[in-house]
Amino acid sequence: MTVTDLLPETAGDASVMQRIGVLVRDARRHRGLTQLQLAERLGTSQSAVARIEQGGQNLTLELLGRLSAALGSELISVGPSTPSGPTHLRVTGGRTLHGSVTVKSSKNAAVALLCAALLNRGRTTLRNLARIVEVDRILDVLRSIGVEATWDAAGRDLTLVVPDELDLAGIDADAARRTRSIIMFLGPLLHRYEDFRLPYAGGCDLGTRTVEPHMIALRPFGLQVQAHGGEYQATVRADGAHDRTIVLTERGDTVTENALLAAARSDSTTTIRNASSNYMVQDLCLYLQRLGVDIQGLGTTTLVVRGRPVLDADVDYTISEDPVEAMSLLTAGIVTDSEVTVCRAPVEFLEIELAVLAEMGLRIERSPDYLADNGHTRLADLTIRPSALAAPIDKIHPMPFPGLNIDNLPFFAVIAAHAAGETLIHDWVYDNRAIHLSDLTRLGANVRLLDPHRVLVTGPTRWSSAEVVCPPALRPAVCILLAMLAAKGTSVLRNVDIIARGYEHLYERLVEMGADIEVFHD
Ligand SMILES: CC(=O)N[C@H]1[C@@H](OP(=O)(O)OP(=O)(O)OC[C@H]2O[C@@H](n3ccc(=O)[nH]c3=O)[C@H](O)[C@@H]2O)O[C@H](CO)[C@@H](O)[C@@H]1O
Ligand SMILES: C=C(OP(=O)(O)O)C(=O)O
Repeated sequence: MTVTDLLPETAGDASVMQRIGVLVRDARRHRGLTQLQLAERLGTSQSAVARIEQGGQNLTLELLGRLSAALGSELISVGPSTPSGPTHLRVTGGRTLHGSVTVKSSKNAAVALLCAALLNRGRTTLRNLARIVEVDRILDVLRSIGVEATWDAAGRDLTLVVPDELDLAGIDADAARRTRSIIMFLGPLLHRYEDFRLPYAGGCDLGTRTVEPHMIALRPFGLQVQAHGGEYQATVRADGAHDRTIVLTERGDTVTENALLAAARSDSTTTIRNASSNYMVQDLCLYLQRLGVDIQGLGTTTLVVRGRPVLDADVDYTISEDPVEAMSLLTAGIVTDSEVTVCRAPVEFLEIELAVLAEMGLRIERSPDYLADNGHTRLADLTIRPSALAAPIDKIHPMPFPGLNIDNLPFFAVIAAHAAGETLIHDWVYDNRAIHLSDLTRLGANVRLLDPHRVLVTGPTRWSSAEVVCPPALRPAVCILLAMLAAKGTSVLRNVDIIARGYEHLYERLVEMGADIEVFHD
């Protein structure tokens, strides 16, 4: 059957082929594939792909199916309307995974660097940027205020050019309210305007996350903020250049980043104490250094920043790999008892996680360390093998870097359910995140919520399939998906759109490793 059979009213219309060709080209670029790479996936030639994209190739339903699978996107739908509404997954679990998977660059550094680009009068090119919804939201906001943001032909590298005047009145408030990272506009903007307004920060439902630490960090730069009518109303009364010491009351990641962003254009020395030294902060420091900002203390909890009032440099920067994505992919292998290799894992930011897993009995082979493209972060390829896991003796809890990453903690609940014995998981950080982990009980896990911050997990689990509505939080949502990979039979995970906020093509990459995941819409 050809595509024209599917669209009888347009039978014989060459423009249908052309429209599908454009769809294919856009989906290919969105996936960051060249025509040759797509051709290899399809088992055809580059010239055939070129013909398809130009609308000059007769398309069979079989070829459309293969194109959709290779591009990870549904190109056409048979039926009255194209898919809309929430996305769901049908997961047939109990299959082992195999092969290797490469970790992508981090969401959290991406959002910090997108905000940091506002400081630069020159061109900023962020290479190999993760194609995730969180990036799109910040990009929508940046574009709405006049920033020029252009993807390269392969859709991997993003170039940003900031105009002399921003159109803050035109801000895309809807996109801004869906991300917490909008708060990191405060640091760069306080050097540009004496009075400005920003929509409230949003994000996942993880309980109370106030912005007070940001106010404490930015007040020494003369910033005052009133929250009113869904907006932050900011006023800046600079009191001249003088050295400052800022003591952060919380060692938070984005608050450290905001202080760095404010300090970067200050014509004086700023000392930030109790700074986070986490991965996204390090990526931000490395970018700012390339912009000409003098930062001492990278990787420590005291950062000394000698700023420059004008930052004007053409900078290319490649963000390092995401430790949380690496942990997610390791967890997929662990709970399915698979032998898989996770390539380019940022082991520098996974040392405690790997040590805990080794204590639990996981067999891990680690390549020699090598450097990420940012020239700084230590990476390694990690091969894990099916192992009999036992619960750790002590509780598992997060700590600021170099402790176990709070965003990696939820994955330990799935791993603990897979291990023999009782594991206490203590999330002292978030009010609401551990609560979502009790959804694992739907799949047969013994997860007892002792209080909003502590869960007691007793394994091993005989995972069973179920239908679950995705929790409204990114990491717990992925945890449920990973548990479904372990559960024999077919599970359904409903409303998974939140996962795209932080993961690029997660399902497709798991499918390439042997998972059986089908995306569907109502
Ligand atoms: C875009 C980005 O980079 N997001 C990360 C960043 O968010 P972000 O920096 O926004 O994190 P928050 O400032 O909201 O802190 C998260 C929670 O931890 C608490 N807290 C934090 C530090 C501290 O020393 N004491 C303390 O109690 C806060 O009160 C809050 O409840 O850091 C979080 C905590 O690592 C991560 O989960 C997020 O993925
Ligand atoms: C909590 C997270 O991120 P954000 O700060 O973007 O909500 C996360 O990445 O798990």
